Order: sequence, then C-alpha cells, then structure tokens
Amino acid sequence: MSDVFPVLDMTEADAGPRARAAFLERLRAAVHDIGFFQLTGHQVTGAGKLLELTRQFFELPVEERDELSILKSPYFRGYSEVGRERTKGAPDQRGQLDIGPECEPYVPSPGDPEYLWLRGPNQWPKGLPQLRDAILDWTAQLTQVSHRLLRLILAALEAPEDFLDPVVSPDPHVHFKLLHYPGRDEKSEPSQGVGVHKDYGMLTLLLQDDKGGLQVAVEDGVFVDVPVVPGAFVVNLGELLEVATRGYLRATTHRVVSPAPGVDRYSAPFFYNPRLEASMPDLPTRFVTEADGVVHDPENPLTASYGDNVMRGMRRAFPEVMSLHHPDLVKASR
Ligand SMILES: O=C(O)CCC(=O)C(=O)O
Ligand SMILES: [Fe+2]
Repeated sequence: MSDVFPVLDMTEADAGPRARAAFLERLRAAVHDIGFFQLTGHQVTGAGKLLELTRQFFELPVEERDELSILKSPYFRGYSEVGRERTKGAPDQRGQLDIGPECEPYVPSPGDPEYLWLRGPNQWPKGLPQLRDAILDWTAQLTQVSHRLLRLILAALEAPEDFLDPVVSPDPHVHFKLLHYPGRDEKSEPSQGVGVHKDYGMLTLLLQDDKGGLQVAVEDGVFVDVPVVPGAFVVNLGELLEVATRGYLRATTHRVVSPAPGVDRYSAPFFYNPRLEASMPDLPTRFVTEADGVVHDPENPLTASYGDNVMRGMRRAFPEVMSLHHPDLVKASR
C-alpha cells in the first residue's frame, strides 16, 4: 500500500537542486494522483506527548469534559461526546475537542458575515492544565510546516511560491481536533467513526496512533486503508485547493471505520486554512489546463470564500450549536 500513499521526506526539499527537483516531482504526482501522502522529515517535536495528553483528556471524568461542551460555545469550540457531530446527517462515533486560534470573545454586528462567529475563545480542561500549552505549541509548529508545504506545492506546480501568502498571512484560520474513536459494539458491523467526507480548507496534517482505521476512496466507493507510518503525518488536501486548480489538485474523499471491540483509537488532525475573510484565487499554473474540472456536490456547493464554506460545514456538523446560539441564522437560511 505504500505505493498508493507515497512517503515524502521534507528534508529532501533542502538537500540541493537535484534532490529538490526529485522531491517536487514526487510531491506533484502525490497531490494530483491521490491527494494523500505521508510526510516525514518535518522536524516537528512532541507527537508522543500530544497523543498521550489526548488519551488523558478523553479519560477525564465525563462531567469535566461536559464542562467544556461545544453546546456552551457560540464559536463552535469545545467538547463533543460520541454521536454529537454529524457527517451527511449521520452521527459520527467519535468524541472530540474542537480548537481554533485563541481570540477574545467576538460578537459580530448585524450585517457582518456569519463566519465571524468562528472567532472566539477555546475551552480548556482544568483537570489537564498541560494540554493548553502542548496544543498551542503543536499548532504553532504545524502552522509553520503547513506554510512551507503549501509553498512547496506551489513550486511543484511551477507557480510563484509566495502566491498564496496573502491568503494565509498574517492569521490563517487553523482548526485542530483531538479525537477518540471508541471500539465498536461486539456484535455490530464496522461503524461510522467519521462518515465519508472531504476536508474544507487547504491542507490537513494528521497525527494518528498505531491502530489504523482511516480509509481513502481511491475510486468511487473503493476504500483503501491508510497505513500507519511511525513519525509521519498523513497529509491530505482540502476542497479549496481543488477549486483553485479546477480539480488538478485533489481533495480526496475519506472516512474512518470504528476500531474493533475493546480497541480505542486516538488521532489529532490539524487543518491549515486561509484567513477567515480570504477568497481563494485560481492558481497560476500551466497544470490546470490538464484538469478535468471540479466535481461539484449539489448538496455542498463550494465557493472561493473560505469563511462561507466553513460556516456552511459547521451548520451541518453541529446543528444543536446553531439552534441554541444562532437561531436567527437558522431562520435566515430556511
Ligand atoms: O481521525 C482521522 O484519521 C481522520 C479524521 C478526519 O478525516 C477529519 O476529522 O476530517
Ligand atoms: Fe477529514
């Protein structure tokens, strides 16, 4: 399976012109052919500690986790118990903690774009005080790696490396989740850890433990397992890069199958996105002329506006947060 998901060593991009050219060629093939790869040589530290803290978070007493319930946050931040988040209308069998850039509480004014509700504070567990610093350190490191990787993807497409800098600078709207997939019930069929979807933004860097369960649709309805490569991030592209290249860059559909009974899986995806207010420009690359065009899902029409896309995703994923905190927006969309 390692041929399906290439392993790319980021240090090769800085190992002289020949190694760099070979790296960029492999990167271009990966982001065009499958839209998923494994990234090593990223120099990020703290993965073991973060996975251990993730496990400890989900072992906190349920009342402590519920204190951080996402239902308390108009900003879509906090803890969701198994079954709260929905993908294509069906409940996902995973618990999660949703985190975004740390901001003061922000209340948009009438007439402001709805997506400004995504600005606000995170909720942190009192019983695991180390978690906040570990996550802020992790997301700062991953923001840098993602930015380097985005520039390498642009270089691989023979576009100016800094072309997307104004879209992400100075404050990309990063999104981070801690995830716990409990084992399925003894007698049930493999169940929806997370349902079939594409990611919204530009790049996802996933840290996973050694249990596996992430699957990618290599063709319609044919899913293959993503192997566990110790020390690597699983990287995939989000819908905005697909839109910006008329489909040359692939945002590939994926899902997670719940672990076997008695097995717990932990993972932590980091989503690298534009600034909330940014619109995604078409990428100036000759490769788009070879592209087949974006396959639009009529149930999820995409626009170039990151904020609008992500807010639409939040409406679907967290309908209770919408009806509790944003009833006027629910009414407006009917
Ligand atoms: O947990 C995983 O392996 C993947 C999670 C995922 O695809 C997502 O949250 O968008
Ligand atoms: Fe995903």
